[in-house]
Amino acid sequence: MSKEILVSELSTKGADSAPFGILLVNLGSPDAPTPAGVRKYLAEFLSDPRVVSIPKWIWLPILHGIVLRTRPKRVAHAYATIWRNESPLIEITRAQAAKLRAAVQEAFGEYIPVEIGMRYGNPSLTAGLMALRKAKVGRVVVLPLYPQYSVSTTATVIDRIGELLRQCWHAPNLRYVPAYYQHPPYIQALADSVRKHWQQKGRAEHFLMSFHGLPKRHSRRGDPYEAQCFRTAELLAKELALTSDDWSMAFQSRFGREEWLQPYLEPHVRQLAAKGVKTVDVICPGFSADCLETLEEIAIRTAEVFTAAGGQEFRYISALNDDDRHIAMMVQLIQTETAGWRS
Ligand SMILES: C=CC1=C(C)c2cc3[nH]c(cc4nc(cc5[nH]c(cc1n2)c(C)c5CCC(=O)O)C(CCC(=O)O)=C4C)c(C)c3C=C
Ligand SMILES: [Fe+2]
Ligand SMILES: [Fe+2]
Repeated sequence: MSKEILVSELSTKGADSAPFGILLVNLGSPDAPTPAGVRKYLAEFLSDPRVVSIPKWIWLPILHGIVLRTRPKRVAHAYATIWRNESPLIEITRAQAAKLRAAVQEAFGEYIPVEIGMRYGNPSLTAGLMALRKAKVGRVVVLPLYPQYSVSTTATVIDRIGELLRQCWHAPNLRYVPAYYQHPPYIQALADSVRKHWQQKGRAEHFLMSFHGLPKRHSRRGDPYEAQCFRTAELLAKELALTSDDWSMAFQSRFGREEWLQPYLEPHVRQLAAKGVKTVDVICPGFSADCLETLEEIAIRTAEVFTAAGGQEFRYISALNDDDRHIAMMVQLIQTETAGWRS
């Protein structure tokens, strides 16, 4: 599906039959849990200067000469341990879209098209926008499913959509739902899922919140992600009435050699075990859908780190995925963002 088709069709056939369409966006996954599938995905993802922000003439030889020769085999193996019919991230995003379709129809009293688009890989942002074009919407509300804003996630979605529409003679009217890291329904949905977990399994000795990391350099340059993660963590701890001894937060998934946001997850978990903590409940509030980074890195690998260091139970609390409260929160964000579009 070429960019040109998207551009010309969106330009000329924007007649409104629905008031607007919704594009749910997430990061994306490889098409297959194989070294070739992962190599293709990582080549696209890691060539994005919003993700790896060192000069291209330094980075591209490292990416093609080392990273894409060594990493795909190991990462394909990790994906294979969690793969379903497709990547969990894609499967869950489809489920979120299906439930959101029903929920917005109920909330707005009419059919509103909902499509998904992944920043890297498939189904692509182009495919999502094309599907909305077919539904003949001239207005699109984009919901990047990242609770905390980061240049390497939210901003690159905006970049890419701008790039796709650059040659449009009559671009659709676009709105972007802003980061919702402190939105009360988001915090309450997280708190509810924790309470449900406690009801079913009892309460662990320690409550840990793990967020995806970022180079510290990005934070120093002004990326608000770190501050927004801390705010989410504080609000969730407050909502759960935890004292400062009951909980902690850490950053996972460090990539490359430069300094990333701290505390790093693995040493943090070893320290907890060394202090005598035997049971931990862990949640990843920065992930709106379960994915490699939660199902494999947290629930499998970090759990092994904890038990190898003397801990007994490391219990992962699922992402909000297609939970009803999560979908209701999305409807509310969309209602706020599209207020002026509805008469
Ligand atoms: C939730 C927010 C995310 C931020 C912030 C983020 C920053 C970031 N990520 C990398 C490098 C990699 N991330 C990878 C996987 C991955 N990352 C996120 C989310 C954020 N990334 C998700 C949801 C996923 C999982 C995708 C899936 O298919 O399930 C990977 C790929 C896996 C691997 O090779 O380890 C890389 C690489 C950087 C460099 C970065 C900030 C600059
Ligand atoms: Fe990542
Ligand atoms: Fe990772």
